[in-house]
Amino acid sequence: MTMRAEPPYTHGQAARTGILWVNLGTPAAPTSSALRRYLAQFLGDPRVVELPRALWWPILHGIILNVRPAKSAAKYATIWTPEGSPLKVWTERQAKYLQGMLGERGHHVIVRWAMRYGEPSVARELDALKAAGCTRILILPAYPQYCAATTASVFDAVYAWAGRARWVPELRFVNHYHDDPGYIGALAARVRAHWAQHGQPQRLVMSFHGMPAHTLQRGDPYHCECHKTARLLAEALGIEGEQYTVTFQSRFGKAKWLEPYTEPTLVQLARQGVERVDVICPGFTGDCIETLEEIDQEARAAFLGAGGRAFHYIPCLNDDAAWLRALTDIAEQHLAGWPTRTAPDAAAGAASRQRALALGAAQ
Ligand SMILES: C=CC1=C(C)c2cc3[nH]c(cc4nc(cc5[nH]c(cc1n2)c(C)c5CCC(=O)O)C(CCC(=O)O)=C4C)c(C)c3C=C
Ligand SMILES: [Fe+2]
Ligand SMILES: [Fe+2]
Repeated sequence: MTMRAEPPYTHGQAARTGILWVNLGTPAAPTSSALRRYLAQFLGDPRVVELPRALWWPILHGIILNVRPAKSAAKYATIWTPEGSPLKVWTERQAKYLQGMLGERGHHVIVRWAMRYGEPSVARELDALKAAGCTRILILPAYPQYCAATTASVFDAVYAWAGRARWVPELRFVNHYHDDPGYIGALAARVRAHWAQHGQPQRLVMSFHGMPAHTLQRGDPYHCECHKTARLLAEALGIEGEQYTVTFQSRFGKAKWLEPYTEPTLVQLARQGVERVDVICPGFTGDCIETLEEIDQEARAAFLGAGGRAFHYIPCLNDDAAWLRALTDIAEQHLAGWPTRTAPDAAAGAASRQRALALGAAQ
């Protein structure tokens, strides 16, 4: 193994704590070439597509990366904002709020954000935290439900970075927060606020990102965690039975994925005479292509096309105040034991560094 030369922590430097808020990643632009780069990295991750490389590589590079980028780029173009991709906009904004709210609570921490695929990369942002003097880093994925394809893949990127580092900081990893009372409460408050304005639907559809069905049989807790989130949200809303349905969206390829699938379920509901549905995507902490395009555009059209009368999409948590408080609480719980309320003392650090250097010179 070759380790990079890197600026070491300096003796006596004030120890700092960092938080890395990590999301999936998004293309740099809504163009075929940007999509090809993004999808090649994303779909080339063995955590995401668990097929032997010899089998998957010819399909990915020979077919998918020739066909999908143009189609996907056209979809991204419909949701792109002047500030860029919504996923990037929300991820960055959430990190800024987290920094501010931890500061208000008296914590001296540095919060940065990264993307598992594309930029800013996990390695680049960990380098930046280290360069800022962070000797302790909390890895906080933007996924409430643990999944090997997402959460573990973020951890892989951190391990790969640490494997090349000489002086590795103390690391902590947040696994999941699918049943966190603050997260559930923020979701429930969002739904209740929508209902206060528009009345209650016949059915609340809670749509989570899908995964290949075999990952459940192989022990991935993702499916169970989605159902637990849904149950807790339903309890918080006081709904039960046929008042809500859990579905899985974004199926990729022909294999069986977690069921029931979101869009066919909505079509079936419309055909059964359900006139109004509300759809919420509790697994996504920020709106992105999967919610704004796939749900709010495609699924809406499918439901209305099948005879449904009203389709309400309830936006993701994004910069919701209750959610940002919950996220700050989650970070705070995981920082416990790290002395973040002690201001890094630059003067003491400099004095101690001088002493260490003087000692070194004397020997
Ligand atoms: C085999 C393919 C895929 C698996 C497995 C998968 C799991 C998975 N993904 C998310 C969250 C997001 N996925 C997003 C986009 C997206 N996902 C896939 C494929 C798989 N996802 C693709 C090809 C795409 C890109 C869009 C497209 O071409 O259709 C996003 C949004 C990104 C954005 O730029 O807005 C998120 C977020 C989870 C949580 C998950 C497993 C639990
Ligand atoms: Fe995905
Ligand atoms: Fe999708």
